Amino acid sequence: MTTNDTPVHQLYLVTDEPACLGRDFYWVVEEAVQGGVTMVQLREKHLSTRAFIDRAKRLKDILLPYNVPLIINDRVDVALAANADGVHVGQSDMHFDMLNEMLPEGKIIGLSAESEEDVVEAENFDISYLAVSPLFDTPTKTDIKKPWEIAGLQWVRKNSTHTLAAIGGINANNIRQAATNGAEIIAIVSAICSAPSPYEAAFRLKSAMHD
Ligand SMILES: Cc1ncc(COP(=O)(O)OP(=O)(O)O)c(N)n1
Ligand SMILES: Cc1ncsc1CCOP(=O)(O)O
Ligand SMILES: [Mg+2]
Repeated sequence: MTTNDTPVHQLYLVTDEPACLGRDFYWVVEEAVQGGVTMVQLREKHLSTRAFIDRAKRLKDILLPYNVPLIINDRVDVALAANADGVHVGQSDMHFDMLNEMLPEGKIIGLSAESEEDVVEAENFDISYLAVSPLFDTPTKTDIKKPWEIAGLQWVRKNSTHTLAAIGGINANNIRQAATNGAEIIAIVSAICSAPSPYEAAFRLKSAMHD
């Protein structure tokens, strides 16, 4: 909280190499961090395990001087091997209880909620954040249930005690709406990775989020 009790929102970059449009992956992430990204998730669906670990370690080295945590999507083994700061899991990934047993104390655990039942169940889990997923329809991820939309985010805010992240279809035009309706963390892929300048995009998104 700031001194006037305005919540400080986190800008969370979720990576997607194809969305970087052929530009150097590490350059895109570092530009975004310099522009204002405060958390990074490495989301790799097609890399071999070894390449995933190598990428996680290199990213961890880049993020360390900025004090920006690295979260690994789906894979606790990769997170442990790279000494990442946490893991994000969805409803078809490793169950929270097992993940919690495998991760050392103090690591970040993020969980996606795709339905009201997921939100209610997540009250039993000591997670770092609950992701309202997806907030809006998005071409970046198509294996989804129904988007929550703003009314759904408001419902989750009323029914969850967790810190909330919102992800899916968020850009500079709607980020403020997500931030003022209950999401403390705003997670973004394409509006940063595919922007002509990831630095400018992150900077504008951060400003728009706090306006
Ligand atoms: C911050 C954040 N929220 C939601 C997701 C989606 O996770 P999941 O449902 O497991 O889908 P995949 O990302 O694994 O395709 C996320 N990755 N990050
Ligand atoms: C990984 C993920 N999980 C839910 S929606 C999504 C993709 C979000 O991508 P974008 O920010 O480009 O809409
Ligand atoms: Mg997953």
